[in-house]
Amino acid sequence: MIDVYLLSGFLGSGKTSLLVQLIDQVNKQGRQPAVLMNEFGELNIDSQIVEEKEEVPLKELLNGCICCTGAESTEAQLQSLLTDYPNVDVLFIETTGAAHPVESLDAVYSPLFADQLDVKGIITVVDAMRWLDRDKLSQRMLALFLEQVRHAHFMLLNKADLLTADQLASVTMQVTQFNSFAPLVQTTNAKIDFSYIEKMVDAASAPKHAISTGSGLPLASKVLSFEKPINQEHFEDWVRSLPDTVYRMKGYIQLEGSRYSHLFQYAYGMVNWIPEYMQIPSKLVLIGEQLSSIEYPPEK
Ligand SMILES: Nc1nc2c(ncn2[C@@H]2O[C@H](COP(=O)(O)OP(=O)(O)OP(=O)(O)O)[C@@H](O)[C@H]2O)c(=O)[nH]1
Repeated sequence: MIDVYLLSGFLGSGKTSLLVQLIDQVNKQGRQPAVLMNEFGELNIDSQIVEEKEEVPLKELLNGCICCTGAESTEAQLQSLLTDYPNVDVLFIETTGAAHPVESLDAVYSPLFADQLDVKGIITVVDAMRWLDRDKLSQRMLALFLEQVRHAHFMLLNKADLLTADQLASVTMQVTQFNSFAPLVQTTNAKIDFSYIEKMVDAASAPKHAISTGSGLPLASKVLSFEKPINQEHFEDWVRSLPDTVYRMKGYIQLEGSRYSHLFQYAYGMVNWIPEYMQIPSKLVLIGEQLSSIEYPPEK
C-alpha cells in the first residue's frame, strides 16, 4: 500500500516549501516518494522547483485544480504514476490553494485504487499572517480558508516568524478552536519532521478496515465491498437513510439483472448511475464524517 497525504492550504501558505522538505526526508528514510501536483495555469512553476531539487516521480494536473479537472483526470494521472513508478512508498498530492479538501479527497478516492492507496489524511498549512488578516478575504475565500482548517488531520501554523509571540499564541488558540482534533505545530518555512506527522496522523486514526482513513477523524473515508449483485431499489433506500455527514460516495456496483457494472455517484443528495461495459469488482467509497458504523446491507 502507498501512503497518501494531501497537502492543503491557502495560496502562498507554504505548501511547496513543505513538499520539498517532505520529499527530502522520505528519501532519507530510504523510501520512494512521489508527487501529484496541480495548479491553475499552463506553466507549473512549483513542479519545476521540486524537479530541480529532487529526483522524484512527478505528475502534474494542469489547467485546473484537482477538484475541477474532475476525478477522471486525476484517476488517469494516478494510474499512469502507479504504472510508471511501481515502487512508490509515499505519495504527496499538492492541491491548489483554491481546492476544497472534500473535493480533493474525492478525486483521490477511486474505487479503482482502493487496494493500492492508503490515504492517511490531509495536512493543512495555515498561513498565520493570513489568519490575522482573514477579514480582508471575500466571503467565499474565507469559507474555503476555514474549511481547509476544519478538515485537516494535521496542521502547520506557518510563517510563525512574521508574528509576535502574543499574536502567535492568540492565532494558535483561535485555529485550534476551529479544529480541536488535528495536532497543530507552529512552523517557519514549513520546517517539520515528517516522521512526527506520520506518527500523529496514525495515532489519530481509529482501527482500520480495508482502506478506511481512521473513522474517528473529522473527514474520513471508508470502502465497502460487495460480493453479490445489489438490488438497486434497496440500495437507493439505504442511500437516502444515510446521515448528512456522508458527503460523497462513488463506486462500481454490479446491479441485479445487469450484465456489467454501473458507476455509481452520489453528491449533495443526488444519485447517478452510469452503465459501464465491463465487470469491475463491486466497491463503494464513502467520504464524510462518522462513517465507522455505516454498513451495507444495513444492520437491522
Ligand atoms: N516569512 C516567511 N515566508 C515564508 C514562510 N513559508 C513560506 N514562505 C514564503 O512564502 C512564499 C510562498 O511559499 P510556497 O511554499 O511557495 O507556498 P505555496 O502554498 O506552495 O504557494 P502556492 O503555490 O501559491 O499555493 C514563498 O516566497 C516562501 O518563501 C515562512 O514561514 N515565513
